[in-house]
Amino acid sequence: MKQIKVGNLELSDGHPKVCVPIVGENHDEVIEQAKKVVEMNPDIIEWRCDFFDSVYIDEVENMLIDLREVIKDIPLIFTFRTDGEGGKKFISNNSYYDLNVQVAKTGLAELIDVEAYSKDSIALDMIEEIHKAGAKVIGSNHHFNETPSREKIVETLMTMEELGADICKMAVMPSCEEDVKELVYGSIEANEKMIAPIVTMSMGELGAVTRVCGKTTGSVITFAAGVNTSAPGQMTIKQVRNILGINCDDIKDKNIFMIGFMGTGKTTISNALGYITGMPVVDIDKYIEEQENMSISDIFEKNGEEYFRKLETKALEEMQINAGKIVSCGGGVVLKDENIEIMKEGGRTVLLTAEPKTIYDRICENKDRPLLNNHMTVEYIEKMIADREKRYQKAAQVSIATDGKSRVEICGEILERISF
Ligand SMILES: O=C1C[C@@](O)(C(=O)O)C[C@@H](O)[C@@H]1O
Ligand SMILES: [Mg+2]
Repeated sequence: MKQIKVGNLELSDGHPKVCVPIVGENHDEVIEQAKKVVEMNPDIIEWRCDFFDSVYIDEVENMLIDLREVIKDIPLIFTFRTDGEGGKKFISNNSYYDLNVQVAKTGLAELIDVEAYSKDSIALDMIEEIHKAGAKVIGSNHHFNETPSREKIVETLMTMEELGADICKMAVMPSCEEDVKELVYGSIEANEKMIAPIVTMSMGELGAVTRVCGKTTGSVITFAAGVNTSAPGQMTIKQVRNILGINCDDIKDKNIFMIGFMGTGKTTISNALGYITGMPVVDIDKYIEEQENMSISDIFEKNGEEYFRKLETKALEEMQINAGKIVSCGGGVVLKDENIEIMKEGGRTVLLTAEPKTIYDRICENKDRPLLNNHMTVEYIEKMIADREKRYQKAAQVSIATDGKSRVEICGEILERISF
């Protein structure tokens, strides 16, 4: 990855930088927000000019002069997000071009955000003019309604680089966990193929983990909320820095076994932890399904629970080869002492818990839960948890209640408590 310097800030040094947006609608609001944002001590500030009440270059320039006085030497991104990409205002192509080039010429913004991702656009010329004026370009592309395929993500980022963007950014909206994965793996692939640094994020609460996994994906900037958010899923600068500040290197020597009753979030949290730490993730149920070439439901039906439990123990043992994985376990893994021993000896065990009602809400839609299909009530879940409670406690080295917490919060708690 190419080293890029903006102002005094070295990007792409392995530590994602935190950028906070200013979204004031008039001069006073912009200044007021800028003062508060400076106190948050961000690495970079973005001024979202599409929120501002004027697009005339004189007024924009005057705003920039006053803004610069407040933010001093903190690097600034100038962004006019067009309505077609989730921004606040329509702007003609010509005005968009002029505005970005004129702002670059003022020398008041180190970085100009340019929606540049297709070769026949005016982008090529605009980027050249901005460079001539001495500013750097963030190529950017936003999908507020969908997540394009991994291939498309890689292709788009690479096109930006070809157009001459210094940093290539893409924000997408997930509708399921697979979408988040597409963004994460698309980013990793793009980062391997490109020289220009990338900035990527999957928006909304579902994608929030992608705002703190830059060490894995290579994303060099993460956007955190300022006085207001500028996109869904942004966390506070404190939340983002807390997670980014955790040194994950010390926990990569052993497996992390994620245990807990079904519906406590083992799969989701395991994936999220994998994105943050870069550790590979294995879902024991899926692993067994692949080995047996049969679904868990079918294994239960054809061979019974006892047979399945044996497969589970064997799978746990196999996890010890090349340890350093996050292993998401089936809900019943704690039923055998042998399993508990394998997990505790060879790794760290993390128990996720949730109130029966929370679990009910999370899994009531799901039909592939063999033990619950005919007993889908809160009371039944409560009883099952009570039956297994002692087993879980016996296996758990760390126990985390997940009710009412975001995925990122849960991951943060785990990472803080797991270094033992
Ligand atoms: O492009 C981006 C990223 C963003 O959309 C986000 O999701 O954090 C926020 C915008 O302000 C910024 O211009
Ligand atoms: Mg699961």
